[in-house]
Amino acid sequence: MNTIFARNKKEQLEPVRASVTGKIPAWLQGTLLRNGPGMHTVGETSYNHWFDGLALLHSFTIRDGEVHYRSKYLRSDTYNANIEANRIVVSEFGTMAYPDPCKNIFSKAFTYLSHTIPDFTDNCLINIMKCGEDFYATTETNYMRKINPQTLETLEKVDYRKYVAINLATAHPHYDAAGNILNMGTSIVDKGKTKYVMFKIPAMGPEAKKKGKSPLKHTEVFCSIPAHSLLSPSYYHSFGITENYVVFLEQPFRLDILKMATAYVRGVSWASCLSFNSEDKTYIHVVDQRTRKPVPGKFYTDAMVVFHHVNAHEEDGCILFDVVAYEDSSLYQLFYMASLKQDFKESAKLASVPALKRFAVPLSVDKAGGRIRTQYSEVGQLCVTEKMAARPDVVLIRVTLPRGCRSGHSLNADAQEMNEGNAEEGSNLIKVASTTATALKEKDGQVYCQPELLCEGLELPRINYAHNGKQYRYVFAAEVQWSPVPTKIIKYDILTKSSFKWEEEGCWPAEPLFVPAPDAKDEDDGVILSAIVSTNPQKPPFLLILDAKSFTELARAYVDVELHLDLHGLFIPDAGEGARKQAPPEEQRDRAAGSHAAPPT
Ligand SMILES: CC1=C(/C=C/C(C)=C/C=C/C(C)=C/C=O)C(C)(C)CCC1
Ligand SMILES: [Fe+2]
Repeated sequence: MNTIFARNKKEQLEPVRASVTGKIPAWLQGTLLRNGPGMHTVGETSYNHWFDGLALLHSFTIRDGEVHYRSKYLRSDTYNANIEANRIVVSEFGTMAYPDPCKNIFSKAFTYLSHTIPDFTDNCLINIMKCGEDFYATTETNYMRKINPQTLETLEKVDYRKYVAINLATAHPHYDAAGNILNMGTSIVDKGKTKYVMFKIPAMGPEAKKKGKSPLKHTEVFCSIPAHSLLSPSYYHSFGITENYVVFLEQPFRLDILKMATAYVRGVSWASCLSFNSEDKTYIHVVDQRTRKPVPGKFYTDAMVVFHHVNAHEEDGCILFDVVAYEDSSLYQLFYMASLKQDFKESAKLASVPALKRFAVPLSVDKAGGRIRTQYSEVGQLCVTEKMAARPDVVLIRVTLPRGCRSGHSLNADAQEMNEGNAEEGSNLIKVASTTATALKEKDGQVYCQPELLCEGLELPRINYAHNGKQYRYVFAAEVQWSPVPTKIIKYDILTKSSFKWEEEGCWPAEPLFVPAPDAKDEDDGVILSAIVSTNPQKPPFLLILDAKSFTELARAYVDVELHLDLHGLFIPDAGEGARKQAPPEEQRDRAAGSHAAPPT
């Protein structure tokens, strides 16, 4: 494992041509662009956690059956400061860095203070985000780095805080069909409040880009959810969306803000300020994208830790959402470099195996399938705002106030009672044939959701993104068993509960990314791309290309370089076939960089 996780990877600055075996589909034209930690030691200093490593961008450009590989470290401010000092001088998730020991007491005191509200790192190592014509390397702090997807050069440093009041943001944004971004982040103790902020960044076409406008300037908050706790907001890595809703899990894996503010002087890392409480609940928040308001109702499930949402969709008046869930936060523990260096088979057994679970949340708590809303005035007349009257899901009813009944709350309570009257305590509110997930109504009106277990041992899930937010059938993922290192690629069929697998001795696959075929009819018409790290010195690493339907190997492109196990990325399809052929080479290159195709897969 040492070779996979611990050794610094060399950059491959010039594109190197891969040796291809098999046949790459003629329609597959574009660049697989991925991100992940590539440097784990600087000089004599080492990072403690795999998620601290310096971001190494790499790409496989597939063109007319040929594959070229290149990689380049993100030249973040963090990277530059570390290299210049020849040691780790900027703190990361699991590693707190200290200034030059010989600095005088004043600069030390100042540094201590500046760490109270830390200026987080811009070591953007987790994912790549497509924003209109632009591409960004992302992590979970407030910083992103714009990059050139073709040359992998690092461009501007972008601070989310200039556009939206957040201190943290996920590296897993969603995209709508037009490529507009929907992401969320956490605003920590801002004006006395800590909240989860959902926001949209419009994808700008080439014309806006020509005027030098940045899509980020048009970032728009569309919903904020107050955190249950001011000083220990949930840590979350991703969230789900359906066509009309957003699903956010406020899980009991919390960042202790006071601990974070004193971590520096206490000589501990920010990771040590994260804690999981198995006695707590996981609150399920559902936000209606049309009203921009949380759906009323208190939905919760048992304590769990989710990093990756897989997909979510609306069915029969419910929201079904699929996540890879752990019983505890052991995944984070396992990725400490110390754990990764041990021999997996014995010590580092995954305390809790990741499991694909399906939850169901009822959008209405009555049988009518639509939520009956009541608005009333003193005399009990139904006063309906025109906006409500115009809504298809508003059922107009005339309520006569019972004798002596005060208007106002009591009627509302009665109406509420009527709404939920149909659902007696302890009844299961989920009437969806396709799942055994339940949502039990409790006496205080809370709804306790329990999942259907679909499949164990998978992580780094991807889908055919054209089905994001809709009914879907296939999950492509890396299979992990006794270690967090993926050993296989799996295609799980939710409908038949069966799966296909790809594996090979000494091969460690990265997240499998689905690319749809141009004339796709079925959800799985396309290919799977996965960068395969090899620990067999006789076998160089390679890009694996599988047919997504049969899960058989179409081709592989060997590259004799040091390939790092990466985290996430996206595929940038070349601009349209015809356009590509006519455009002159340099424009082809530029256009390929900012191809206007649908949102990233
Ligand atoms: C630096 C830093 C952070 C970085 C977190 C990272 C880098 C998380 C990576 C998670 C991954 C890769 C999960 C994979 O499933 C926090 C905790 C947001 C806040 C404190 C400062
Ligand atoms: Fe992730």
